[in-house]
This record gives sequence, structure tokens and C-alpha cells, in this order.
Amino acid sequence: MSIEPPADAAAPQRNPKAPPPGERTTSHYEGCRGCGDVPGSLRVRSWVGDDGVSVISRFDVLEEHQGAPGLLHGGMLMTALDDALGTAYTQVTRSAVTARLETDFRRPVPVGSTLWLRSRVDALVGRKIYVSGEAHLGELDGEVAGTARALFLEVGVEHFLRHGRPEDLEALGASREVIEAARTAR
Ligand SMILES: CCCCCCCCCC(=O)SCCNC(=O)CCNC(=O)[C@H](O)C(C)(C)COP(=O)(O)OP(=O)(O)OC[C@H]1O[C@@H](n2cnc3c(N)ncnc32)[C@H](O)[C@@H]1OP(=O)(O)O
Repeated sequence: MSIEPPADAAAPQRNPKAPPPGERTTSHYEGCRGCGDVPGSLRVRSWVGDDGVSVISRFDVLEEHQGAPGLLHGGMLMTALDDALGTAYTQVTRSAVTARLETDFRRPVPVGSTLWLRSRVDALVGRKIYVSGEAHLGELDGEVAGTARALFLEVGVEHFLRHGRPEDLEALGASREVIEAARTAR
């Protein structure tokens, strides 16, 4: 299935409720292993870019992120990119999930380095959000270590109520009745 946006796709419009340029974005979910402040998280941190639509993210590559000796695991880079691209779409719309994520690994990334990611929404077509980004080594205009393109699909809160674990949803404040109703509406 293609993730090439159609040529006549609408340009992304900034959500007026999104944080302004330069401001740190909040984690979409505190339990997220991409950007949440929890054990096992990559602790990706993001800020809104100067244009108010793109996002800049930082990922410090540590020992526990290794794949080959002294080098970042490719899946960890994909997680960081998924998170950064997923944060970029929150500048435009509020709730979507990754349907497809394509990644090119261009350079090995040493443990101890910092990756700076730039991500943006390229186009919106109905529920489809086309996003892309790059990971730069050491600084924002550093060597490109990886690139990604993704298709996110907008979903309503029922997606999470229907598929998430009840105990996690209850901890977020959802009642048993609401969770049950979303599940039986399947
Ligand atoms: C609260 C905020 C959360 C922010 C998170 C950000 C960071 C983390 C991001 C993630 O990691 S999310 C977790 C990983 N992703 C998932 O768990 C999603 C699992 N997949 C699904 O739940 C469903 O497949 C999905 C909701 C994505 C789509 O199911 P739907 O039934 O809603 O849509 P459908 O399959 O009918 O497809 C709708 C359109 O998208 C197209 N499409 C769907 N999947 C595609 C794909 N993989 N590639 C290309 N096109 C795709 C599909 O062809 C169709 O095109 P058309 O409308 O033109 O016919």
C-alpha cells in the first residue's frame, strides 16, 4: 500500500491549541516508551519548530540502546522516529496511530551520541496524515543517520477504549461502563 501523498493533498494547518514555536511538547501518554518519563523509555524530548508545524526532537543514545557493539539498534531508531513523527502530527490533529513507517538507515549511530530529529506533516487527506522526518548526528544540521516516512490514521478515543487494557484505561480515568460500551460496539 502506498504512503505517497496525492499531489493535490491539503497543506497541514496548525491546530490552534498546539503549543507555540519553541515550546516543549508534552508526552502524548506518560507510559509511552518513546517519550514518557518511565523506566525503559527512550526519553525522546520534543519542541515545536519555528514554523509552528514541524517538531525538533532529541534522543540521547545510551548503552541500553545498543544493537551491535557500541552502536544504536535499528529498531530503537525506528521507535525514536515513530515517536518524533507521532509528535509532529499532534501539531495538526490530536489522535492518530501509525499505520505504516518506512525507515532508511544511512549511518551507524555510536552509543554516547545525540540524535536530533526533525519531523513534519507533509499532507492531510481525510483521516490520513502523511509525515516525514530525519535523524541528524550530533547537531541539528549534522550528518543524516536515518530518514523516515509514515502514514498515521486518525482514530477516535474508542480505538484506545476498545483495544487497550482495562486497567490502564481505568488508571487514566475511563469508567468500566464506558470501556465495556466501546468493546461491545465492535
Ligand atoms: C493519543 C495519541 C497517540 C500518539 C502516538 C504517537 C507515537 C506512537 C505511535 C505508535 O506507535 S501507534 C501504535 C502502532 N500502530 C498501531 O497499533 C495501529 C494498528 N493498526 C490499526 O489499528 C488499524 O490498522 C488502523 C487504525 C491503522 C487502520 O484501520 P482502519 O480500519 O481505521 O482503516 P482501514 O484499514 O480501513 O484503512 C483506511 C485507509 O488507510 C489505508 N491504509 C491503512 N493501513 C495502511 C498502510 N499500512 N499503508 C498504506 N495505507 C494504509 C487504507 O488503504 C485505507 O485507504 P482508503 O481510504 O484510500 O481505502
